[in-house]
Amino acid sequence: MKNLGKLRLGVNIDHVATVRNARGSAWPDPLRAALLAEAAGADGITAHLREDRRHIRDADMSALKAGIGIPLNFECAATEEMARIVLETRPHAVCLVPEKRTERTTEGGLDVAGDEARLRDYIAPLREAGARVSMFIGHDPRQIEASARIGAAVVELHTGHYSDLHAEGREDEAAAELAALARGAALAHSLGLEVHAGHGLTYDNVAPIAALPEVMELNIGHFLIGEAIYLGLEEAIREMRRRMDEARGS
Ligand SMILES: CC(=O)[C@@H](O)[C@H](O)COP(=O)(O)O
Ligand SMILES: NCC(=O)COP(=O)(O)O
Repeated sequence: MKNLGKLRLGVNIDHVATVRNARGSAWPDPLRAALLAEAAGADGITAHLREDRRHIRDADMSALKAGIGIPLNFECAATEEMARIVLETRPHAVCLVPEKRTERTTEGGLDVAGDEARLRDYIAPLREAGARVSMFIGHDPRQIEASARIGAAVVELHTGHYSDLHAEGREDEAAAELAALARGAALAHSLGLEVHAGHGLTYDNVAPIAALPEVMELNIGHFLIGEAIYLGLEEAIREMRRRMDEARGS
C-alpha cells in the first residue's frame, strides 16, 4: 500500500463538557480530557464555543489555551462576540461553523459563497492575529472556491452526511457521498487550501476518509468521548490513531 503520509488527529472534547453541564458540576473537566488526549498522541485539541454555551464555556477555552501543549482549534460561529473571544484567546486555529440554536448538532456547512464579502472582512483580523483560519463546509465546489477567494487557509469538509448514510447501511449513497468528498478534497487542494475533514467519524467509517490523499487532518469528538466510557480516553484515541494510520499506509 502506498504511504500517504501521516494524518493529524484533532480530538474534539466538547462532549466532556456536555456531561459536566448535565449535572451543573465541575466535572468531568475538559482540560483533563485534553491533557489525556495529548498524552495519547492527539495532534491538536478542538473545542466548539457555541453561542448558547451548551457544552464548552468561555473559561474552558482560556483554560485549554493555557493548559495544553498542542495546538488549539477554536470552533465558533462567525459572530462579533466570537471574534472578540478568539482575539483574546489567541488559539492556533479558528474553524468557522454554521450554527442554529435548535439543531442537535452542526447540520451542514457554512455558506461561504452566500456571505463572501462579510466573511472576507471577518477573517482578516483573525489571520493578522496569526490564526490558521478554516471554513467548515460541505463539498459543494462553490463553497470551496469561495473559501479560497476570501483567503482561508483551510477547509474542513463536513463528513456528517457520509457518516449518517454509512450508519444507516445505505452503502451506495454513502459511496456517492464519499466520491463527492474526494472530488471536493482534490479541488480544495488544487486551489492551495489545506484540507481537513470531520463530523460523525467512528472506527467503522473513518478509513475511507483517512485514505483521501489530500486530507491532512481529521477532527473527531463525539464518538471518541462515547468510546472512552468503555475503553478509557487514551485507548479510544490510540485505536482511532491506529485505524487512521492503517488507512494511510503510514
Ligand atoms: C463543528 C463540529 O462538527 C463540532 O464542533 C460539533 O458541532 C460538536 O458537537 P455539537 O454539534 O454536538 O455541538
Ligand atoms: N469539526 C468536527 C468535529 O470537531 C468533531 O465532530 P464529531 O466527531 O463530534 O461529530
